Amino acid sequence: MAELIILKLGGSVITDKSGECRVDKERISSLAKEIASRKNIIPIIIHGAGSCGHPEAKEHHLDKGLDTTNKAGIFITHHAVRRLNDAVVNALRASGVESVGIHPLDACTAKNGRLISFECGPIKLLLKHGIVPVMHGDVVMDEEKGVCIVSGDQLVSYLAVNLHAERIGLATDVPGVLKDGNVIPAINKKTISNLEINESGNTDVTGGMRGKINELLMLAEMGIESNIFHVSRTDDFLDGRDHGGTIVTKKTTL
Ligand SMILES: Nc1ncnc2c1ncn2[C@@H]1O[C@H](COP(=O)(O)OP(=O)(O)OP(=O)(O)O)[C@@H](O)[C@H]1O
Ligand SMILES: C=C(C)CCOP(=O)(O)O
Repeated sequence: MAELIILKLGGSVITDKSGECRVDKERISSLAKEIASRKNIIPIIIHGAGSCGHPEAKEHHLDKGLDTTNKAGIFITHHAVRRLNDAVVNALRASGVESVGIHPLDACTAKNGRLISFECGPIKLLLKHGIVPVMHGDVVMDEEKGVCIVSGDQLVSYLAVNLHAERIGLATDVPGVLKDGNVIPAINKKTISNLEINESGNTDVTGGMRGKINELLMLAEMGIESNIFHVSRTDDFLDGRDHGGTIVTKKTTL
């Protein structure tokens, strides 16, 4: 039986996150080929924004909510990440994976930065027909703040619960969660409190590695484990092998 897998492609791996929006087409194409070559998985792809969304969201302070000065930021930020989404969908389709972009701005509502609804009906039907949905961190309308930024990481946890994903993996530009330069093989709510997690070195309005871990720990508390690994180990994750990264878990004996 094919496994339902959520794979998040970090913005740090599909764009050059150090400057203005630059899509890494070569990386995206090679990831698309890896996904295409696996016949035993049903992938749900989520990607981050990297340099195609974070700088725009920061410039228009969308993470702080909507005011009279930043309405244009909604279009500008959404447009940037939507173009990145097109690049991911195009690469998957060029590799033979029929896929389609789903945009949270159109499908979601948030309250105080947290998703309160996501219309999953179309995603379930796409999956049923063997078409891969490709979602992304996005600007989302918010009942309290007017607008907020929902990270791809928040989408990972929301969809993992609502679509009952069997395995969850997040490919990043680091080999896992690091302590003194070494990968920590597993983390839970307790062990993370002793760890120094810094924000991303690049522009990031969703909390970088700290935001990612917080999101995945909430998921772990619901009994759903997830995996953070270097993008070069994506094939290992897809095949269910050791990926050399970090497992985020509820287990207390690590
Ligand atoms: N203890 C830590 N272990 C690993 N990475 C860390 C740690 N502290 C900070 N980081 C930073 O977190 C970054 C990865 O988080 P980031 O949010 O940039 O990844 P991403 O998910 O690929 O990006 P995006 O949010 O754009 O999708 C690394 O590049 C690293 O600089
Ligand atoms: C900045 C935007 C538009 C989305 C952020 O998503 P992330 O890169 O997964 O944190």
